[in-house]
Amino acid sequence: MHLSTSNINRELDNTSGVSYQNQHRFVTSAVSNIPTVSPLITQSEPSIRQWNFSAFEWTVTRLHVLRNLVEYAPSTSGGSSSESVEEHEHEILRESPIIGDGKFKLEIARSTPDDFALSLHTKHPSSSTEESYTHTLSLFLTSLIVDIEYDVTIMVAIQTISDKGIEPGGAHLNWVWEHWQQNWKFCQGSEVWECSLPPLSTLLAHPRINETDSFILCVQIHSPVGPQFPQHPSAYYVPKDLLDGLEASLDNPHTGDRTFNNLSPTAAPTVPGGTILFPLARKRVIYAHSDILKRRSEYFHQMLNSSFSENSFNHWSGERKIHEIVIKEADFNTYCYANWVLFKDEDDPSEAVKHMGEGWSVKWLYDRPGREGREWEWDWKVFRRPDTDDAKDGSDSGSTSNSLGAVSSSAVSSPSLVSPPPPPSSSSTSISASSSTAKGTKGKTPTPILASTSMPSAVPRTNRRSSSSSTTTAGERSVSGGGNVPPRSPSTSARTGYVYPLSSRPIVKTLTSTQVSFHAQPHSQTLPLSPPGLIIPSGHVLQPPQSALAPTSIPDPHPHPMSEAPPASALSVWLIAHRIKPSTAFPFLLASSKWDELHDIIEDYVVNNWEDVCNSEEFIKCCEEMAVGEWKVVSSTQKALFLNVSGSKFESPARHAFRVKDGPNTSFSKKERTAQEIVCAFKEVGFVYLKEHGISSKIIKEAFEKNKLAWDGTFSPESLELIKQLDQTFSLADPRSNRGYVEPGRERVTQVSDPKQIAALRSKAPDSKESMEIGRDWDINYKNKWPSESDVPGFKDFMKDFFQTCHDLHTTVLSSVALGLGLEERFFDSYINEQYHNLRLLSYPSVKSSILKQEGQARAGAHSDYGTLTFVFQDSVGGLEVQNPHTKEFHPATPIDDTIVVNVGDLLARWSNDTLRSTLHRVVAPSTQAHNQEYTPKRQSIAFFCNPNGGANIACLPTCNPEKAKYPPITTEQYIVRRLTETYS
Ligand SMILES: O=C(O)CCC(=O)C(=O)O
Ligand SMILES: [Fe+2]
Repeated sequence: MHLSTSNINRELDNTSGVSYQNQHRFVTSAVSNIPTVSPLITQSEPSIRQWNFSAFEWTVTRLHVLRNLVEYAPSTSGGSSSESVEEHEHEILRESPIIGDGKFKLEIARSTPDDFALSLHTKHPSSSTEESYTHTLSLFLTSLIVDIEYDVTIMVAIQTISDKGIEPGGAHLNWVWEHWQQNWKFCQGSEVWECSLPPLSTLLAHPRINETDSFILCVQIHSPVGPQFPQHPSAYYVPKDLLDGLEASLDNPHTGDRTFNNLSPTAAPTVPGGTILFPLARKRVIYAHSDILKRRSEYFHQMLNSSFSENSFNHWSGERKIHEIVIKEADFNTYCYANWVLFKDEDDPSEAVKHMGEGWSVKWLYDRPGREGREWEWDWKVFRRPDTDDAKDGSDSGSTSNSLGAVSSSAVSSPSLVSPPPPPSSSSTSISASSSTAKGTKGKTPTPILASTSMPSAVPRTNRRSSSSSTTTAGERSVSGGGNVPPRSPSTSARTGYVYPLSSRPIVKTLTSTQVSFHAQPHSQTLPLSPPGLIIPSGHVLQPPQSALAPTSIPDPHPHPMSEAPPASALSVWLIAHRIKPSTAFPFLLASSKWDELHDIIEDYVVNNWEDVCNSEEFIKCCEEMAVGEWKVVSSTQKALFLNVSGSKFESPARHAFRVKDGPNTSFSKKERTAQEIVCAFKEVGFVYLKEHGISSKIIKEAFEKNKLAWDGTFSPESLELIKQLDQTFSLADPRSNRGYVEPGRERVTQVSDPKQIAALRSKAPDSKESMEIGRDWDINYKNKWPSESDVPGFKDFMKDFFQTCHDLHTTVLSSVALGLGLEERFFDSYINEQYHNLRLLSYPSVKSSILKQEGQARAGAHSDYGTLTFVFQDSVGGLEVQNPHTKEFHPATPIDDTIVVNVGDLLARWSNDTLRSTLHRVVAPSTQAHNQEYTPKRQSIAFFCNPNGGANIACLPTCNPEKAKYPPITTEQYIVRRLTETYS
């Protein structure tokens, strides 16, 4: 054995003292080499350093077996650094413990050793060639917290097991090898640290290791603490106090240099009983900072650097200038300035969006000629529609505040809802002084918000996302990037067909601070930026409202900074939605999942612009965030999208959870569209989630309850016997029966067709599941065997009904497929009316996770199904995975409430000349399962395998290039019997 201390290479570093630069060494000494004190330390430097320290010991046994596996197993891919061995043959290669308070994952794998390890390499006595030694083990330490940079020193050592067994504390007396890594920084892009271990043959030359056939692997992670070793925050980590500081600058009259004069909307108030009356808004001033605005928004960047900038105006020397920006629509500042979009549960989007596109405007909160007094301009108002007479001519037709609304005066005057606020108190003058002038503001106390008590209180949910943090307090991520959405040409809504006014263009005027509150501004300074020709539904060209530019006559009575912003209404989200572009569409889609109507519109946009959306950076970011569970509220569509795009290498992913039961009034175009989408998904992925499929959740729930009865001991032994008897019949005699009970280990789904290979697979890694197979109950040749009625009342009737229900759905989905393939809608009907299907109740018993992790083991091995379509109803456990045909990677088909997973089977693929894809899938331990979870929980699923009629001739479909048919015609029965025989024989 080569033992040495001579190759310790100490490199002196002036700042941190001794460091061992990635050197391996063998030591026999008892000296600890933790470099706590530098020999170059000076008087001025602190003499004490602190380290956090976590240590981990891993006893590796069966070393000879491991050595043989690692060093003598053949190379599989000449020279790659990490090559697979039969991992299941040694536990150390399978396990990956989490250490250091969950911060690190430790793994050991076979690798090609680096030069140093090779130089330590000694020949195995029984080996004659060098090649047999070219592999060793490497240890991999992966940081699980890469969003924080983490400086560490790592030590890996190998220790013998002493006579007394494992000594407490990892005493280094018995270390036979150690390796130090100084100053390693775990961060994004550098998450894994690797270290080659000495060749196992070399270690086995150590008498004690050889004798005990084991050693202890010691891993220590040292992280410095204290000022000498700051844990540098990464770009992704912003200290909370910094964020708080930034937040405090929002609407701060002492520092802001811009005011936004905008609408502050509220949710439409409701009367008891929930009827929504009308939406309200009031004028608000919000102080902002041009520096932030410019950086947050390309639009403001251009605007504030342009000729409208402050430099073009005179101002009182020495006085801070405050420039006013009038925003015509609600909540713009909220998202633009701070990147906050707030949602609240009770928001009713359908109400909030009712008036969208109808010109809601801040102009209605401004100058109203003839109004007595001006104080009311700060009060809550009812929005009005611009197409009322009053709106058109701009005259004032009412005498109370409700004249601004389009709602009936009786509703508006409901005193409990909109009692006119008291006029501003004299203290508002002091407010205006404090909010408008930078000088002399100290000691002024803001006045409480006027009229706030008359408002229904909207309790905000606090799921606000700060501009630099990606999570929200409620765990939901709200829309990001909104502030970077520059105004753009209005787009036509596919749904409504009209053009929305460009909502984000502010009207700008610039005034001095004193002018903000007290003095009229010359209108000549106003710069309407709305582009010409914007059409509102009534057909009016939207002009910048002159009234919106009117000066403020009564000082702003609201306190600043304003209190916590109320949740954004659905209106503001709606507004955002109409500014969507490919780069922002996906987060909007995620954020809007609670509001069906809004969500549908964004979804349309995403689907129609899919290529651009999925190539955007924000989309990739969202996928990553979804993968780590940052988006808590995720709709089925998003999950489907995620399923289909995660890995993002599907050529062009399927995009929808589809509605197939659109009802009798469904227009042809909608049906067509669904058909196109389904066929598109079947071509690309072969799998879709089906929602709104028409099978009620009650029925599905009951199916699962009944399924459970078959496996939880409810069936009497007699009933089970009946079912098993049948199984024997068909197993031995006739696979066409395909009915009965299939015990664990009986089936081995696979793509392999050689019976010998299947048998070998079955004995080595059988599917760990059991199932009960049910066919059409009226078949004259093959009989379902049911449990006795007294044993499980209603079981048989329910399953028969369920069978019929699934058959009906098959007909519906195939009619959609027919349309999508350019066939007559009812093309398949006569091929599928005999219900030659198979209903499979599946149970996957709880199993030791380590078994499922073994090579080739699965709850159901990778396979494709045989028929036309399969409907898979899953419980919530998960584990179904779908293979990306291009990358061969498997992606989880995560259970989604109220959806059915539908996949194309081989016969439909064959029928369509492989236009539709029959994709490999499998059932394994759920991807969400914790690493160290000892048992994988039991799982239930129900699969309905749809087939064409037994005698149907499956020959290339007329629209699928029959002149280039890849397969000869075959009947369903011939094909399925062949496959079943392979699977069970
Ligand atoms: O249990 C599942 O989720 C799928 C089962 C399956 O693919 C099959 O039985 O063919
Ligand atoms: Fe399957």
